[in-house]
Amino acid sequence: MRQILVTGADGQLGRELQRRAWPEGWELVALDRSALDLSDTTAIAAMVASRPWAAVINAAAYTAVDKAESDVVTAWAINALAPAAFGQACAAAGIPLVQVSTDYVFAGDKAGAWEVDDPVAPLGVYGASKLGGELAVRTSGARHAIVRTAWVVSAHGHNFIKTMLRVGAERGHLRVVDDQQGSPTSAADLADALITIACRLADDADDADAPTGIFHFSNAGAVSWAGFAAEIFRQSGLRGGPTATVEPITTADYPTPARRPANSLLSHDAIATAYGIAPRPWQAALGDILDELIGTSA
Ligand SMILES: NC(=O)C1=CN([C@@H]2O[C@H](COP(=O)(O)OP(=O)(O)OC[C@H]3O[C@@H](n4cnc5c(N)ncnc54)[C@H](OP(=O)(O)O)[C@@H]3O)[C@@H](O)[C@H]2O)C=CC1
Ligand SMILES: Cc1cn([C@H]2C[C@H](O)[C@@H](COP(=O)(O)OP(=O)(O)O[C@H]3O[C@@H](C)C(=O)[C@@H](O)[C@H]3O)O2)c(=O)[nH]c1=O
Ligand SMILES: [Mg+2]
Repeated sequence: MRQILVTGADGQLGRELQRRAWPEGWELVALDRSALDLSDTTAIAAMVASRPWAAVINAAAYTAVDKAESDVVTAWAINALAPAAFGQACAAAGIPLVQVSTDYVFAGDKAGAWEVDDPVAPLGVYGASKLGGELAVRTSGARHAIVRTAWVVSAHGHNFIKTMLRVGAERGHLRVVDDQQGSPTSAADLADALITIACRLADDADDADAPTGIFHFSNAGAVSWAGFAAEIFRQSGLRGGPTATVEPITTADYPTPARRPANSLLSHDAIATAYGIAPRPWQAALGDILDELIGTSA
């Protein structure tokens, strides 16, 4: 069995990586915070050196976007220094590193979808710290893929779908920003893409011809948060789940500590060309998550 080390076992992505069918011959070893605390860079180095891992997928992160604005050092420790430690250790071990990053590295001031080599300019601490992680991995000497994703949702953990269903059931009416657009991403679909990439990178260790660098993955299609909320309640209603009315508002009407990009759309060109990955529409991915949360539609 070839073993792949995965961090963030209790997170949305970490859970889906554990639930997906891995190809024959591959085994996932998923570590939660108690097994590997990412604030301990010495422990990261020791863990990477402890076994002949085939690859590392770093799925853990400090993801509290607003809290990061006032918890800067922790955000940078987890999102930048920990990836730096993984990069250094993976380079020393000669194994590939898959680092997950975010649309929030972009300022959001572009009309079309962001390409992998577009200029980065994070608006807040979370995005800046994730960019720090990208740069640390890129300069570590480890063979790597940095996979930026956006608006990650699943049946588990904290995410926008679960917040909408909970608050919608309580109040029946929500105000949601309509001037930030992006593409929701199923953690399960993201996990499948990462498995493809990690196995290719590990397989090609000898001739090193698997594509490396930065890639973007989200589900397909563009929507605002308000449009996403409306579709969540439409599909929830079809399944007998909570429904609510959604009032579209502007970002200015919904003040938050962190600024967020107005346009988070990610181009899939790089991941399609390099890995042949073509994501499905976000509405279909949402349906699978609601099937799990509520039950299948009649
Ligand atoms: N969620 C989103 O909308 C987006 C996420 N991303 C990126 O995707 C990746 C996966 O995100 P997602 O699964 O949604 O995130 P979650 O917030 O669901 O999970 C993050 C995990 O990281 C773990 N973690 C945090 N700090 C530490 C630490 N000090 N030591 C060990 N583990 C730690 C958490 O552990 P614990 O459970 O113990 O708190 C948690 O299980 C991350 O890189 C994130 O930046 C990118 C774009 C959008
Ligand atoms: C709950 C709520 C949120 N909003 C707004 C706030 C925000 O602009 C948007 C989404 O809210 P969230 O709290 O999910 O946003 P946020 O935590 O910023 O989500 C981000 O998380 C990080 C980890 C990422 O990497 C990003 O891709 C993105 O998914 O909706 C409303 O307008 N009304 C509401 O009732
Ligand atoms: Mg935990």
